[in-house]
Amino acid sequence: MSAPTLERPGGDSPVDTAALQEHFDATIAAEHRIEPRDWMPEGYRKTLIRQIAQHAHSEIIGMQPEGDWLLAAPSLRRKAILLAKVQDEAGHGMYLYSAAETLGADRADLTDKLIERKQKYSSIFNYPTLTYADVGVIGWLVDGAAICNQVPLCRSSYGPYARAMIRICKEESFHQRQGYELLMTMMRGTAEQRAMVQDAVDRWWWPSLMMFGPPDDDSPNSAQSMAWGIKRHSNDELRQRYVDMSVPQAEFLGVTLPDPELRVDPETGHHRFGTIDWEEFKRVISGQGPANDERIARRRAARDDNAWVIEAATAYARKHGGGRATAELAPESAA
Ligand SMILES: CC(C)(COP(=O)(O)OP(=O)(O)OC[C@H]1O[C@@H](n2cnc3c(N)ncnc32)[C@H](O)[C@@H]1OP(=O)(O)O)[C@@H](O)C(=O)NCCC(=O)NCCSC(=O)Cc1ccccc1
Repeated sequence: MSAPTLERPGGDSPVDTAALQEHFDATIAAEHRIEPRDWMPEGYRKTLIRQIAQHAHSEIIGMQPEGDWLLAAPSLRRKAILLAKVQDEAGHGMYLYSAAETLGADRADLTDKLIERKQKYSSIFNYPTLTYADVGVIGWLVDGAAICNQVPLCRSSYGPYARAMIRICKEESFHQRQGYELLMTMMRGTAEQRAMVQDAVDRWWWPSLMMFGPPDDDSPNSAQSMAWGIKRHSNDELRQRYVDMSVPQAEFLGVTLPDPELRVDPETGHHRFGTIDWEEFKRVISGQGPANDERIARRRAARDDNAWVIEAATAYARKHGGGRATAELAPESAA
């Protein structure tokens, strides 16, 4: 629900920043939404642009690991499913860039910052996809983690971001199910197929836990983002929820999660798990993961190779009465 708008002071009237801040604080406290027209503190705007841009970049870069398998899908059915999923990811990226634009960000500028490595994207997409089982495990574990992280963001305090999340989560749910269904099929197959699934789980489990971000005592942005209602839960809370959710799914599937310390804590009922390799996480987010260079190089090539489409569309729009030509007219090709 949106709060009643406090008119921005117009003309020469002095800006009463204290009153604007008070109204903003009251809106957040009442769990109402902040909308693009509303006054907001500069830190709130910057934090949102940072998080939404990283999220958008993750969706766009996230097309690559699975996109690699589009031409090698084992059947027409699998290919159609994968194609739909990768296209959804492009759509999520576009949707999120639009949300960032409502805060005054420029889409082309955000893309440039990604390519110049001035903005991050999720660590998870810097790992290679070695077999088709990886497609299933990305759906199950990576989309599963994305859902766990993003469902609470449907209640984020910034209206356009929260609304984008509702649609995105519905599609992520399909992504997760198609992955789990693919893995169930493989687990009913040959011993070699089962071994492929287990190998993929072994490689993706720990990186998927890293998707939730650093531990709470080493998460510089969490406290302020939670106070502003941008984030609704801490990184560790969501990671715990994810582990608790995934363990029974792994058992049903018949795979072993690669953590000898994983066990239920009888007092809390939650699963305790082993120590995450935070050094690996830091290496990956600083650009030294297994596939960082490849991911950025492909994104750079897609931007440069498609520049003519944007130029042509902009020229056409100008000629035909000022319609707006934007980057979504150019395919954000993963290839
Ligand atoms: C939880 C967190 C990711 C991080 O919390 P914050 O409060 O923002 O930060 P915090 O202080 O805890 O961290 C300190 C620094 O570390 C950075 N960092 C942390 N974690 C990571 C990481 N894992 N990877 C890289 N960097 C990370 C963080 O940005 C910050 O850096 P900065 O200060 O900017 O230099 C939050 O931004 C969020 O919920 N985002 C929205 C969800 C979202 O973006 N989802 C993306 C996946 S979408 C998907 O998977 C769909 C899909 C599926 C399959 C195929 C294709 C697509």
